[in-house]
Amino acid sequence: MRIAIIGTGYVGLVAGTCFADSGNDVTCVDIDERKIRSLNAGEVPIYEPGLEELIRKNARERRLSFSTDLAAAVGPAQVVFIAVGTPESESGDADLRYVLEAAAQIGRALRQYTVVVDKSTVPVGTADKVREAIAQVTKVEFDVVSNPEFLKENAALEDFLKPDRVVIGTSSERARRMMGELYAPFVRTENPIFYMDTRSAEMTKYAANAMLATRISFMNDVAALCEKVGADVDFVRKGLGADRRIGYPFLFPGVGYGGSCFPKDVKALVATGRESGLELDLLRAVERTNERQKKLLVHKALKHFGGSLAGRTFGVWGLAFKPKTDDMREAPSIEVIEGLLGKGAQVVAHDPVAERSARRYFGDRIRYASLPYEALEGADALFVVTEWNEFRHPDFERMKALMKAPVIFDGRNIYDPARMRELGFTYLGIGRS
Ligand SMILES: NC(=O)C1=CN([C@@H]2O[C@H](COP(=O)(O)OP(=O)(O)OC[C@H]3O[C@@H](n4cnc5c(N)ncnc54)[C@H](O)[C@@H]3O)[C@@H](O)[C@H]2O)C=CC1
Ligand SMILES: O=C(O)[C@H]1O[C@H](OP(=O)(O)OP(=O)(O)OC[C@H]2O[C@@H](n3ccc(=O)[nH]c3=O)[C@H](O)[C@@H]2O)[C@H](O)[C@@H](O)[C@@H]1O
Repeated sequence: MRIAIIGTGYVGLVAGTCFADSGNDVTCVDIDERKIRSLNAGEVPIYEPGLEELIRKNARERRLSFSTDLAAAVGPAQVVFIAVGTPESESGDADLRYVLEAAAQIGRALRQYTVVVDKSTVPVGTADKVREAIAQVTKVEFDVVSNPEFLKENAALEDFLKPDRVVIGTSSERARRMMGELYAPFVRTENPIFYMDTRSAEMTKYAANAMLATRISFMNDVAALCEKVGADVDFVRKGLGADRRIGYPFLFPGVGYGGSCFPKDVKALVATGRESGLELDLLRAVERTNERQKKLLVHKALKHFGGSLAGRTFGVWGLAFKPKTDDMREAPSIEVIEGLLGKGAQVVAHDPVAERSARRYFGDRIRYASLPYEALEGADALFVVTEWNEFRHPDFERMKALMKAPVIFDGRNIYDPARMRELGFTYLGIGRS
């Protein structure tokens, strides 16, 4: 099939590459000329394991190209995906500006029957707005489909190529057939494509993210209580997850959830509720817990250092919002580092890949260490903020020798408290005493 993808960010680039890899002819479009120029030069603007190789392979075999010319890409396409950003607006709901602009541009470029697919995360009812925006500017026949995306950054290819499920919202039999054909190479189990109406598809996406965020905040609340009553949340997590009705995924307490989606999508769902006259109290509490959690490490540090951090130097391991990505959007490290700087401390941070993105947030207000141990020289304490694998088994003796004091604030519970104490560290994790 001939496909155009509008918006070449995390989702558009991954979807476009995976569709090309299953034999389709794909053009990824973006308004950001620099991004398209660098993709055409073989450089991938984001860090996502395995993506660069797959892009190169499909570009070399001429199934995948990149362009700023939306009309030229949309004209001959049978399926056009909208994968532009839907950031948070000032009132907390999703800003649909980019989606509706893209829809109008697509409408003007249509040449024959086309399936226009909304892949961006959008509030219930947006498919109708997209349909209107297109219908206003064209007489060509088209259908609008809602096809939310569930991939996770750092496992994006795996998630896209082997999805737990594909959700397709449409009332058109013709569009349903084409979408089924397009996704057939990625679905191997019995029922992984769920066909439904557009509103239910749009809602499914928000409900999924809100449920996952709820699990995390729930565990962060359990962790806070564990600390108060002298339990260890890591034992509790294991005991909970073994119940098949609960399951293990997304039960890790930590420094709060970040990233480009959970924070904005929980807010957007609360806003949708409010617009419909419904206060979603549970989700508001999920957000409140997350805000508290992002501040937790700095509170622990203040308590440990007797109320003042002024003049102290801290090492930070991990800047990205999660491991194996360079994405800093809503990363908990921002709140932790701003909190430390705000209290007059100095910060030396190391992240295996996110330094360049982090510079956009912190500039020269912190120092960047190119190796983990460099962040520890003369440090009053280490903050573990992102659980990169390379931080799991460091040389603890070397760390002690480098640090001014052997103190670790472990925001991801990657170390064993008893062993850390044996090794002579003061260890402060999340939800364990
Ligand atoms: N990042 C993720 O892991 C996931 C994101 N989503 C959703 O997918 C959507 C896209 O997210 P990301 O890929 O992270 O966004 P992104 O910000 O990385 O990329 C969006 C791209 O769209 C481009 N764009 C905006 N207007 C355009 C137009 N009119 N024509 C062409 N290009 C245009 C921007 O220049 C940008 O490069 C959002 O709604 C997000 O909530 C869904 C699942 C996973
Ligand atoms: O809509 C989206 O954009 C995507 O949002 C999340 O994916 P992502 O944000 O890439 O990353 P996650 O692995 O979900 O992690 C999000 C945040 O939660 C935190 N987290 C995750 C799991 C956990 O147990 N505990 C925890 O604190 C992570 O550290 C991270 O800060 C969802 O997992 C995807 O299914 C969804 O498609």
